Amino acid sequence: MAVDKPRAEAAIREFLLAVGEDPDRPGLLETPDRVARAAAELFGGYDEDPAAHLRKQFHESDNEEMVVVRDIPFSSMCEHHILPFTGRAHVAYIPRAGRITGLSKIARMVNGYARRMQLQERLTAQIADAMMDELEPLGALVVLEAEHTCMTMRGIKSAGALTVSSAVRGAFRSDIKTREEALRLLGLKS
Ligand SMILES: Nc1nc2c(ncn2[C@@H]2O[C@H](COP(=O)(O)OP(=O)(O)OP(=O)(O)O)[C@@H](O)[C@H]2O)c(=O)[nH]1
Ligand SMILES: [Zn+2]
Repeated sequence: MAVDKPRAEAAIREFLLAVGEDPDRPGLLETPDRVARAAAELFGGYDEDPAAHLRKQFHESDNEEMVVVRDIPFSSMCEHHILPFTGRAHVAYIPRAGRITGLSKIARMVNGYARRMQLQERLTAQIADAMMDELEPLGALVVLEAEHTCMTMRGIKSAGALTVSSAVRGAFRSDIKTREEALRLLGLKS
């Protein structure tokens, strides 16, 4: 569902009043409109099926060697505080019979799921599940490293704390050596 812009604008105006601001002062007059437009961008992931990006596939060879895309930048919004968390996603998979997708499609899929109200763990699992469902690979392994502003700017104020989450599917789960190879290629220790 697309963001209801008039409703978002009214809510932001109300929010400005709630925090003791004057929404009619010149500097804030256009803020509800700006925030509503920003929300349409930040929560644009509801308007798409991110997994669909992976449906553009190639069958170039019968290669069943591991593919690793690391350091995909993402920004998402924590559903507990509606504050950003940002970081990098690393995605590894072992294609079945050379069934591969474009590398940019993996990054597009990651960003589609990120542009929603999220939990880091859910985002991690959704990425892994999309890889498994759409490409039917021998395995998929996803690692997300992110800094949550709800933890750094407020509350506990743990500046620099990094949350690392993983989702492990198929051969990466059953075969320790395969998992270790992936973590080595991702530059992460096993
Ligand atoms: N597991 C998980 N927790 C998250 C994520 N984003 C934020 N949180 C946590 O969600 C929790 C919400 O805790 P609550 O006690 O309900 O809320 P709070 O009083 O604002 O908590 P504090 O942050 O401890 O001040 C906090 O511990 C956050 O650090 C996430 O992606 N995954
Ligand atoms: Zn939060």
